[in-house]
Amino acid sequence: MPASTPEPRPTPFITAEAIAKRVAEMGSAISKAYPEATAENPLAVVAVLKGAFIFAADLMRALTVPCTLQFISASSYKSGTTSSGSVELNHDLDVRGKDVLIIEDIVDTGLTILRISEALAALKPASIRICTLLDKPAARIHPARADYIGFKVPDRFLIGYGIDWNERFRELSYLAMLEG
Ligand SMILES: O=P(O)(O)OC[C@H]1O[C@H](OP(=O)(O)OP(=O)(O)O)[C@H](O)[C@@H]1O
Ligand SMILES: Nc1nc2[nH]cnc2c(=O)[nH]1
Repeated sequence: MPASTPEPRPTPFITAEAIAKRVAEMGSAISKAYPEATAENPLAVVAVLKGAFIFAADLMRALTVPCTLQFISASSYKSGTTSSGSVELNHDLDVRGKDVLIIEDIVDTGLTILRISEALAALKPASIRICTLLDKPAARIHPARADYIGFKVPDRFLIGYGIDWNERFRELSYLAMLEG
């Protein structure tokens, strides 16, 4: 039987407590930015699957304005740690005329959020803002910038808190770097 690739070890990087504190700050800042959101005209949150599922769940509970939740699935990192260079999108969004907040886990090369922004813009929302937990500016290849950023991070492959390596490590409550 061929030897399987050894699983890399996670090295803790950002604690669960630091994430929770930052998410609370972001929820407060975002809520202040949408004073016009009402029960009749709620903020349309669009969370990016799969990586943002835990961040979106926590951030939504830190919002104090009326909001709805929809999902878009985006995949470009099939396996390993480099972008495939193309993004598969899957969604059935209802955002026409709505204020949209995209919740992403990480902006790395920028390709995923660029493609999502283009797809959403075509659906004619009233506005689009982007919120990302992690921003890796040193890795940027495509023109993409977020309106709300949790942490600026170095050009290292990060995992945990919803973010995977080969579908592993999403369950970690903290963020880690991959070692080995
Ligand atoms: O800025 P980029 O270089 O495009 O990378 C960012 C994207 O990569 C990851 O998604 P992935 O394709 O791994 O899918 P997943 O969220 O389902 O794991 C991550 O969740 C972001 O959506
Ligand atoms: N797990 C993981 N996925 C990514 N997709 C884009 N950048 C990253 C990263 O640093 N870690």
